[in-house]
Amino acid sequence: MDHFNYQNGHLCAEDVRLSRIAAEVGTPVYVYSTATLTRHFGLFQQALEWTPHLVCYAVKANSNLAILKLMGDLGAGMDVVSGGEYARAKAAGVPGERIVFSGVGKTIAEMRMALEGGIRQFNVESEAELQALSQLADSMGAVAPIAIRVNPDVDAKTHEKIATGKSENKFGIPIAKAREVYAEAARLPGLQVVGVDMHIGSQLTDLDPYRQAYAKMADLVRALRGDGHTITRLDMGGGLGIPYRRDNNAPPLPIEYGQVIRDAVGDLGCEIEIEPGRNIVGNAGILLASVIYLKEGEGRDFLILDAAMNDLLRPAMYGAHHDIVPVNEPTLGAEVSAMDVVGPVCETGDTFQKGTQLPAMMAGDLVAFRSAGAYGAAMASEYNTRPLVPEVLVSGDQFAVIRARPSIEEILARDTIPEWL
Ligand SMILES: Cc1ncc(COP(=O)(O)O)c(C=O)c1O
Ligand SMILES: N[C@@H](CCCC[NH3+])C(=O)O
Repeated sequence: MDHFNYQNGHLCAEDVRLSRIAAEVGTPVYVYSTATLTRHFGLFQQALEWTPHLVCYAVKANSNLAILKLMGDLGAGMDVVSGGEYARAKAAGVPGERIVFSGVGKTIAEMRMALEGGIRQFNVESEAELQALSQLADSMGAVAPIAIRVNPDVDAKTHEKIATGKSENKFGIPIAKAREVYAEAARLPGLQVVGVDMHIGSQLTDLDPYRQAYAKMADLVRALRGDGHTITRLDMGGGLGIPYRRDNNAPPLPIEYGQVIRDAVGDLGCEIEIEPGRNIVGNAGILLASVIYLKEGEGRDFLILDAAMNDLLRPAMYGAHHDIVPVNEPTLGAEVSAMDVVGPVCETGDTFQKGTQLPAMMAGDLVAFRSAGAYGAAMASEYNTRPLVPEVLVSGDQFAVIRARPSIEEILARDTIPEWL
């Protein structure tokens, strides 16, 4: 359930008409619902009610400071993967003790930043990183709390570009090597082993891969304890999928996912961390766009929008589907026709959908891309020197611009022409 519904023929975000936001902020623009974000975070809290836990929102899914502040105020921790994301989490008021640092390529500067600013744990992904972190922490007279990300070699049954838990993926250390690497970690100065971490992929629509991975994790925890390690925390990763099509079978719910965790590791007495991103913010956001032109092609019609692949990359990058709906509610029985929905960018890949059934549209009409809150604005760029798409947060009948659209002058001012040119 989300909070983007038609009211009296107008598509609204909570109680704000999207047409009002378009008129005041312009399009394209991302619009998020506070109520949906709050509700989704609550579902994960509820799913882990049975255990001490921390829901660490995956900042990469949507890293706007206002969203992070909202999450942090609700009690969320944060999963960050760069110094930039770490700085965002801190700027949003989230204390270091609630921030976990993931990622295969943390630099010394990034690790230093986290050690200085406070960190709950580093999820270490290689032996080389283990050595580097140990050396750094030791030289700072600090102790870095760590979990090691273990790659369980499980097929997450998702898009190949976002599956992370197979042995051929770059993530984590092979589970067969885990005991050896934990032994090494225990010998190194500057580190304190606190837990085990896994993340097997994104947009998982089946709980079985989780079951398989977490069963391996439980066995590993028992073996590590047998080896003398103190394991008090388990980071189960993120990845629970969302429905991208309204007519589709919905993926499992957070509560069912929580039960899978409980069944697998509930008896180990560990504090549980999870890192959901998409499931919290995906269906809490839409991308609002305007029709620029209608164009008759050979055997097909094109609906040309002012949103493009640089604003919402997922269709071009993963062949992903986002429902596209008119902001003016079509009248019952209105005639529809097939259109290819495209953006203005100079690439054929700048196609959002082919043969979409839409009612008659005119230049200036508004459409909304549903389920666009996650990996939408976060992956946007200024390709074709199109200003970075702005973001708006709605709460009840009020809304605020949480990232303004840069002016062309601001964009140009970021470049410098060397004096010798
Ligand atoms: C380490 C880590 N944690 C959490 C996430 C969040 O994933 P999702 O947005 O699918 O929940 C990701 C991205 O897949 C990730 O790489
Ligand atoms: N960017 C991807 C998800 C990547 C998850 C990264 N951990 C998507 O839009 O589906």
